[in-house]
Amino acid sequence: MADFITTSQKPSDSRGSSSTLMTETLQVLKEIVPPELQNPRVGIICGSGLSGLAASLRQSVLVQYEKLPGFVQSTVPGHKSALAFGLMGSGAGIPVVAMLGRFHPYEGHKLSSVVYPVRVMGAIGVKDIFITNAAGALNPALAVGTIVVVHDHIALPNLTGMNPLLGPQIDPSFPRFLPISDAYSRSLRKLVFHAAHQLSMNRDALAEGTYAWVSGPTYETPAEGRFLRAAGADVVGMSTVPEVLAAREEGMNVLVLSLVTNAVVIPASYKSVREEVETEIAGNLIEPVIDEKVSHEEVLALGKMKGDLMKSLVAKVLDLLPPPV
Ligand SMILES: O=P(O)(O)O[C@@H]1C[C@H](O)[C@@H](CO)O1
Ligand SMILES: Nc1nc2[nH]cnc2c(=O)[nH]1
Repeated sequence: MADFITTSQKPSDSRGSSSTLMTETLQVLKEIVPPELQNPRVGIICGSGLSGLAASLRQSVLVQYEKLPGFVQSTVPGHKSALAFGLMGSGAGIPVVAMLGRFHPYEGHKLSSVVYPVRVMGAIGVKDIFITNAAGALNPALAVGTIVVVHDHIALPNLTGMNPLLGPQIDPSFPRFLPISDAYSRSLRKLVFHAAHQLSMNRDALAEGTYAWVSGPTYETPAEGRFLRAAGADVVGMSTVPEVLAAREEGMNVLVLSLVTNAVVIPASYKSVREEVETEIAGNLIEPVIDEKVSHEEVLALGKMKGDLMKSLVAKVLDLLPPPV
């Protein structure tokens, strides 16, 4: 599934961004999207259950992924398969393009396909990318419903050979060894807290944290949850990091907002089966083990519940963006 590069792959097809493919994609966009919306300043990626973000776009034009060469289909419930171009924010608004539905490696998509829309955003001039996702809380201080402004990530797949930037460089002007110690724009993160203040958001509704990327599609075992927490992650999810890397390579400023949709089940202590049996044999009452399980339905329901808050926050951040230089 990962894009491991073999010597038989040509540089142009190893990362799915051959210049001919990109030219074809851009041609289709040019035919469908009105000229005034063709070069959006901001790109938005809508996470699970968060496609409603695009409902506030004005003069919006939808382009179905099936019409766009290089785009695959999103197969996950809660993700649509279209790009929305339009204006967002108050006043005249800012031209944005929103991905209504993203691609995840666990769907069987190659990493090059997962990040191709970000490459397209780069090609049409997107400067700032706002990436949203649904995530599970590892940090017990994060309540369900909190929006986490991501300031760092831990990506075990990246460290073990599943990195979207593996392979021949798609553009010789891009750095071969991309530094990502500052991947998450400090100024955009600050804007989110200013926006939250202007919206009179409750202080607890917004937090900062580190996102752990896992491949999915399984959710975490308790031991995996403990492991990621011990490593310093606050939330965990199955997307976002490949998009962040591609966006940084394209030179975009990156903002990531994770909506905590569930708590990752990390029991404080392991309930020993031996002790339980010994208690039963002794004829004593045993405390029932509570079987909590996360489900994608729960994730989507939370997305629906908090969608409006995420929408207002993103729109306010757009209003606060400094004028383009
Ligand atoms: O696309 P995102 O990261 O928002 O979706 C999360 C991760 C999985 O795709 C899904 C699991 O419920 O939600
Ligand atoms: N890996 C992972 N992804 C999620 N997306 C939403 N919730 C979760 C979770 O608990 N774990």
